[in-house]
Amino acid sequence: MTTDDSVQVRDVDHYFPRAGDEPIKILHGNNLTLKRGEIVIMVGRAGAGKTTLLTLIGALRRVQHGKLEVLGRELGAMNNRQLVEVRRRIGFIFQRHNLFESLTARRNVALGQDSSATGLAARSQLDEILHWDGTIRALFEKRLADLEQGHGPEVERLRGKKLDAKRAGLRAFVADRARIQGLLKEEPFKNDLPRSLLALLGLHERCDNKPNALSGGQRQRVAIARALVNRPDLILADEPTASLDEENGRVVATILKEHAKTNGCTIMLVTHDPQILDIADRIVTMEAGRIISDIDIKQAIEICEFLKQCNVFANLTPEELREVADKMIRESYPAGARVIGQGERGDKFFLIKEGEVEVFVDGESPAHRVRVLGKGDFFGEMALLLDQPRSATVKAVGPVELYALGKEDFNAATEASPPFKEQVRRVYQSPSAFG
Ligand SMILES: Nc1ncnc2c1ncn2[C@@H]1O[C@H](COP(=O)(O)OP(=O)(O)OP(=O)(O)O)[C@@H](O)[C@H]1O
Repeated sequence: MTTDDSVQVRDVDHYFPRAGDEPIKILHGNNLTLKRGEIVIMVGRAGAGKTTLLTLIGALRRVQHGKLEVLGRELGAMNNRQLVEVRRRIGFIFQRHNLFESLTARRNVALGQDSSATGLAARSQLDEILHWDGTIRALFEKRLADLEQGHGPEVERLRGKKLDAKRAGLRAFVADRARIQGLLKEEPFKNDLPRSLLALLGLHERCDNKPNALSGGQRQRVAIARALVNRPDLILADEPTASLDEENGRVVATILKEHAKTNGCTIMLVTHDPQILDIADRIVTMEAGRIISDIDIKQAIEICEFLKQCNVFANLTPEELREVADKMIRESYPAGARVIGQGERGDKFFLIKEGEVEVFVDGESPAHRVRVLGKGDFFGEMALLLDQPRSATVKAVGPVELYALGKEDFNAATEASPPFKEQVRRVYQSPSAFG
């Protein structure tokens, strides 16, 4: 675990007891690292094990097998008091909100407040809240301007009456946010962190209500305010936008993203809400108790951009491109290293992320160098496609970062898209193809 890591899950299994039977294994050898400030979204079918993994990371369950380090502490070796200390640094937003029914919304939020927080820290957090509010307003004003001017993705999605209703709804929402901004700037709100957080989440009129007088979505927002009030280092959220309408879902997504950015807070959330996916740095998929994919979004977008420029991939739909990108794995080579050797069996296709490689045919002296490839270029497809030995040797000029796609995944992509295969064959005829 480096100082940049907030969470490290190593070979974690988990069992649940069964009456009169052997315990049942729910999690199987999971590995995951969350870096500081990262937003990781976990998706997967019901019963895949997402909540179990989340509660293990949150020190709400005992680690049975494997190793779990959270915020620099190894959970397996801790006593209950130490586990409580770790939990204090975590903000939890869980589906069963765990609010105290006898306390008002404001008091529920205040409970999450660290009593050692100084007035100065609280004031700087109030400034942060004003900053988040500015970000939220800018986002909604832009959406409204797009709708009024008749462009943007929402206009394409909605037609006629639906579009008119959306415009009217959004106008009212933006006007309400202006009111919230006014409240946030008032003195009473300035000195009261829980109240300000609730106002930011659109609950300014609900601060003094007890949970039983709140809707599911309002209770959810109280739980979110409570998770944020102590400026946690890690937030664990299970369906944080599940009972919220689209607008409030976006407010919550924006606040979480801003919190990660301003405080370096790591956020791991389980969601089925597609509109929240765009705040993720990574998307982790679980299936039957196992993490089956872990995708770095920035990297996937970069790979798609590269793939689009390769002739051989030009025919794939964005969805097919994304599927290919998701399967590519990063590899690093030092200066002078041989990436592939002429005559060897081909097992991978490569895209160059950073650096340059030299291509040699029938020898490795300068006289045999036929080409230098750089960022965004690709090689290695011919041997895979034709099931023949490598036709060239490729060596790193300086340190090189590559994205590699295994033979099976490459073949699956070519099988799935006949025109793509055709193109590969055509490119194969051209002198620019190597490997
Ligand atoms: N306390 C428990 N005792 C026994 N089995 C449990 C317990 N909690 C969860 N399970 C089982 O473990 C499996 C994983 O459950 P988990 O809640 O982690 O899944 P999930 O991916 O979060 O699902 P969902 O999306 O429905 O919340 C399920 O088969 C569930 O029935």
